[in-house]
Amino acid sequence: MSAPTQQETYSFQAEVVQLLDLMIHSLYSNKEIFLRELISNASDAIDRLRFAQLTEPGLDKDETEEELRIHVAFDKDARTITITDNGIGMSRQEVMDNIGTIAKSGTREFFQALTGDQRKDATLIGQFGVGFYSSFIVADRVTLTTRRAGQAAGEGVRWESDGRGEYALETVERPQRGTELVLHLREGEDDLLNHHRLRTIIQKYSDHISLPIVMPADGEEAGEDTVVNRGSALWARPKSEISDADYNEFYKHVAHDFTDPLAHLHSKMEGTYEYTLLLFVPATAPFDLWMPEARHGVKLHVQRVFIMDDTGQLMPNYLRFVRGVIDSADLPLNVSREILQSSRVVDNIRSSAVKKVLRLLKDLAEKEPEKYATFWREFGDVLKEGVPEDYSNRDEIAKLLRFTTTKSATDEPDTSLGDYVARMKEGQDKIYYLLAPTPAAAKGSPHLEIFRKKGIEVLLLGQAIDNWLVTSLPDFEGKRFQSVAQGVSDLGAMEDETEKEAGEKAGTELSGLVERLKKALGDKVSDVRTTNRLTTSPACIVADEPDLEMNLMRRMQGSGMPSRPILEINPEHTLVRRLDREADEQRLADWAHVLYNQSVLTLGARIEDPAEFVVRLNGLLLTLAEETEDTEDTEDTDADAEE
Ligand SMILES: Nc1ncnc2c1ncn2[C@@H]1O[C@H](COP(=O)(O)OP(=O)(O)OP(=O)(O)O)[C@@H](O)[C@H]1O
Repeated sequence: MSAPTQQETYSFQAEVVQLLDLMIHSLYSNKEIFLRELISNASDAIDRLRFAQLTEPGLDKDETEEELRIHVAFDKDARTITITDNGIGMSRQEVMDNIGTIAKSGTREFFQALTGDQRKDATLIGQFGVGFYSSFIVADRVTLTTRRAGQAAGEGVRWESDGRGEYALETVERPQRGTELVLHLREGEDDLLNHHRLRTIIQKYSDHISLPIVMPADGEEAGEDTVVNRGSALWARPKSEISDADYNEFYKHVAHDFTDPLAHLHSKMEGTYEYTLLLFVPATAPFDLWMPEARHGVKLHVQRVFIMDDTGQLMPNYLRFVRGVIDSADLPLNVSREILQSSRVVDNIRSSAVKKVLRLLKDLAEKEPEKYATFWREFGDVLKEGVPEDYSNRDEIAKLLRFTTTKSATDEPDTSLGDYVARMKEGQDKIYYLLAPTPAAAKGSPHLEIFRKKGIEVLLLGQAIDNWLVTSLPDFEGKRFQSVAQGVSDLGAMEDETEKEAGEKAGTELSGLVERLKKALGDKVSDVRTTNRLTTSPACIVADEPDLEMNLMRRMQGSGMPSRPILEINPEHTLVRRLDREADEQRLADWAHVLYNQSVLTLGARIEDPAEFVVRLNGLLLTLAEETEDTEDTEDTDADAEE
């Protein structure tokens, strides 16, 4: 047993001070949520104790008989509210690591995202999670006393702070395990020192907590405790008894979110395996969605006992945004991660849960398109990962994809593959797409010219994942995907005979020019050819047919070219016709490089030698200027002569 130590003072991490200040101001109008947050922490602590007791049966044995519960009391004279749990508690080190520090992924991004606008920031803070710190919304001093389960009574810890930058820490005697939090209320918060008020707040926000929340009987502090919530696991209750508000509050508890979810599914499965799913689709993406260590959001329970957070066994990576609970009746209570990885029960649950989530998204898309648009904005790029990742559900996922196309009114992805196929032109048998690093590069791309002219819709793909998406989705409803910037332009039945003949004729006519351009460009291109894909531009670059990798990632960073670029020229273009008549090989070479580099730029890629490009371009402009001057001089002379 260690003796009580002297009080030591520590500083909060700088971000905590900033967060506290922001939180107190932004969340004050919603101050009662402090109780929800603290009860949620207490409930998590009890869940963790239960699990620890499964793996360490001797843990705090003498207390295991005692009912696990959360206790909420107030003292009118002392002006305090006290929340006590008999959960796992914290060691001294855990207190230092958890309270007074923010050790979350996404912290930097969170602070960067703050705008100074109180309403917007309140939502961000909510998303980030306020947890313990919300106590300072109503309290100007907080005393936390705790003892970790399994540690001796003398290893209790007392933490105290006024939330202004420092906290005091000392080791104290604490016979009972778990955590007690005393909130010393700020001036003007006395309305909270009221049994009815606290009870109402608990019932509003924490009724779904599966543990009993008890309060001393009204009016007499020492009287008998009464349970003020329902105290049964929400997911185990019949659906008919659960309101939308109950679901929403439960979601906020499991997801540590502030905003209501977009949709939920609640389903009890009975058959070979027995399990319950209560899963939610959030309305906003968490900060760590794109971080390698991104949290998965489903909690595994076995017969209502919390076992562990999912690390990828229950939900695949591409559904990592789903939050909620899966409760199995078939797994052993002492199930380990290793058992989970090779469990038939888990495989079965996972596969049915994935199907149900995809079905939920499909329903949302069909019945509530506005909500689905929100979902897509927040999580669309994550869902796309499912196409290459989940072969067995690929077709279902493909139906959920949304794209911006040449027919979209805005840059918002509003078109499904089903919509695209339904709008296909007569004779069209492919789904055309263009990969471009930005919407502006996509819209201005020369590759779209013929498609615009013929009114054929093209998907505009601009995310890094899209490259991967179209190469792993060979077709949709039997229609193959075809890049508009790859291979020989082939509009199949949509091209009439006259156009085909004109194309062939142009190819023959310009074969000399094509050879001269090839020679001038050397190994910069793998080929030069005439095309019918252009209407207004003189030239463009396309990738060779087998060159599937038009590396969009690299083009987004301003580099990245097809590995075997082909220069295509527009036989109808005045510049091209003029070039065909160019006798000076040096000037032709300058034109060849200028056309080539222009085409590289319209791809959204970077040109190799910008200085040389500028010299060649200026040289050509100068020649043109001189030619114009000469013509003007001649005209002047002619005019003089006439006079
Ligand atoms: N009553 C408690 N008993 C034991 N540990 C606790 C308790 N309250 C908080 N903690 C510990 O402190 C950590 C930080 O708590 P805090 O409420 O700040 O954040 P959180 O619960 O992890 O997430 P969020 O901020 O999203 O609520 C918790 O993860 C937990 O480890």
